[in-house]
Amino acid sequence: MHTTHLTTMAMQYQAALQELQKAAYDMSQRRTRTEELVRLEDSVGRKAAKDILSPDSTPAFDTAAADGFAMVSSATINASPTNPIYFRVAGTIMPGDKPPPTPPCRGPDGVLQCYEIMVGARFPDTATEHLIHMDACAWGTDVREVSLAEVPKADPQLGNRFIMLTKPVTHNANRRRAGADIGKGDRLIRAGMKIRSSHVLPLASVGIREVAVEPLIRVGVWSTGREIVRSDVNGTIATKRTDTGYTYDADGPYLMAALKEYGAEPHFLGLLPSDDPAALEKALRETMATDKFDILVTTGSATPGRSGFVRSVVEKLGGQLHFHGVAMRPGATAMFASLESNAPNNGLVSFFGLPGDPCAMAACFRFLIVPYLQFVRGEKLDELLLTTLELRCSTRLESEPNMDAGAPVEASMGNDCGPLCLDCFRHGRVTASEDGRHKVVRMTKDQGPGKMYPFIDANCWIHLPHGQEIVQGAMVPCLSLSACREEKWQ
Ligand SMILES: Nc1nc2c(c(=O)[nH]1)N[C@H]1C(S)=C(S)[C@@H](COP(=O)(O)OP(=O)(O)OC[C@H]3O[C@@H](n4cnc5c(N)ncnc54)[C@H](O)[C@@H]3O)O[C@H]1N2
Ligand code: MOO
Repeated sequence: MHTTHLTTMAMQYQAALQELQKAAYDMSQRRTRTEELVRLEDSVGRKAAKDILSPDSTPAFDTAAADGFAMVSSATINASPTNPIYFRVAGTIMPGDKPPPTPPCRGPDGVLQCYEIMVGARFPDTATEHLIHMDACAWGTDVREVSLAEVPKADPQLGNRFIMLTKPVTHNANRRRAGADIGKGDRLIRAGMKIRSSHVLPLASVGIREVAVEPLIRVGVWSTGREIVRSDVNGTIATKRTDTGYTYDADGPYLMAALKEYGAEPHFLGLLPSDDPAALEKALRETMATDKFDILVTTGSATPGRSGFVRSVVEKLGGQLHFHGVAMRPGATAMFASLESNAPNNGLVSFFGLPGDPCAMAACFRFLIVPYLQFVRGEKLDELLLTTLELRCSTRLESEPNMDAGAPVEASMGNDCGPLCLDCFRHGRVTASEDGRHKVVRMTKDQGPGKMYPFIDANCWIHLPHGQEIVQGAMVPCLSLSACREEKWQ
């Protein structure tokens, strides 16, 4: 087992990112799951695995765009209050009704004929050569129902419902043409496009119920630590340690939430004791055989020596170690390896051994796992917001008066060599400058690998790249704490 102090063998953060990128490439080359069918309503936020073409056209046939009367518009050209035009109403067409037999535009008595029609109902079919077809729909409010007596030469045997029009109806008025909205074969979604709820409407309108999306990256997570407790975990590899336990599992729930927020499919696999390498070995072997995960993550037991056995178990299982120890703080003990799956598809499984300290674990998530997910998915890395650093504490919460607000802060968290040789990650609050012209960031108070309050107070991680002196007014890159776009800088 390794006992070297990690900072002496640690890999620089940028180099660790390159290792992640290489491993992500290998993994994406070996991925055999290329698509997954999901219900249309569950596809929001997922990426289309291939182009989605419309299987149908919409509207499927000509329909009315208003409640009114389908008629031959050319017959109304001269309609006016002094020259009213009369129509017999041959029937009513409701949405879903079969089209009526094509009616002649005049009855045997010479009276013009129309159909009452409701919005969305099918227009009477286009007439054959000797019949002029009903092309337009007059608004119901533009006509007046009249009695038989008012209609010249009307034969009561042929029907007794009539309307009168006193202004012309334009050609094709209020008529939705078949296929005018979406045509059969039209490309609705390009492969790789993220499906949004607004896409669901047109997709559903052409009868699509399921879509092929890119499979999510499946991540299995174990929390290790004999002191870690949670009340909601059972199962073969989960151990509930109420006797010696006293620390609530914060890492497991955080990773479940954050992985989901960043578009992965997380599964909590249980608690593992921190003093039993055999338990991790068994859990890893069993899990690898299932072929259910692309990434496996442990939290805790990451430090070489002491109870830090994670690395030795991974190596025992033939894992290829990419790094263990990154020149970053927090997160210095992070480990990353690849394991060959012995499951039928023989893929690669990536393994992250993260430190147990919640803040360190969260920094590893944001600065190692999120980039890795993005590399595997072929996405751009998150854009950094370059912000002016103010070396004063931010207030705890905007509404709460805070004695320390405005007090100077240290960039370093303590017993390390500081930002000159390490990439440091600190909690901060990005706000608009007083003149509103640019963004400024202040560090939150009380930071430390085991401190949780900054996760409530802060809206960003400040990345202090190694070699950069931390001075008032320095331009520092910031990354949002959360993937929720609307919450990014609040
Ligand atoms: N000899 C050395 N000691 C340490 C080194 C080193 O390089 N050499 N590195 C330090 C650094 S940096 C960190 S960070 C920690 C990481 O330690 P471990 O990953 O081995 O973590 P644990 O001992 O398992 O836990 C540390 C701390 O976090 C709490 N914890 C663990 N899991 C959870 C959880 N799921 N939810 C909430 N809290 C959790 C745990 O109770 C401990 O308090 O090592 C330094 N030491
Ligand atoms: O680097 Mo540790 O991960 O100090 O917090």
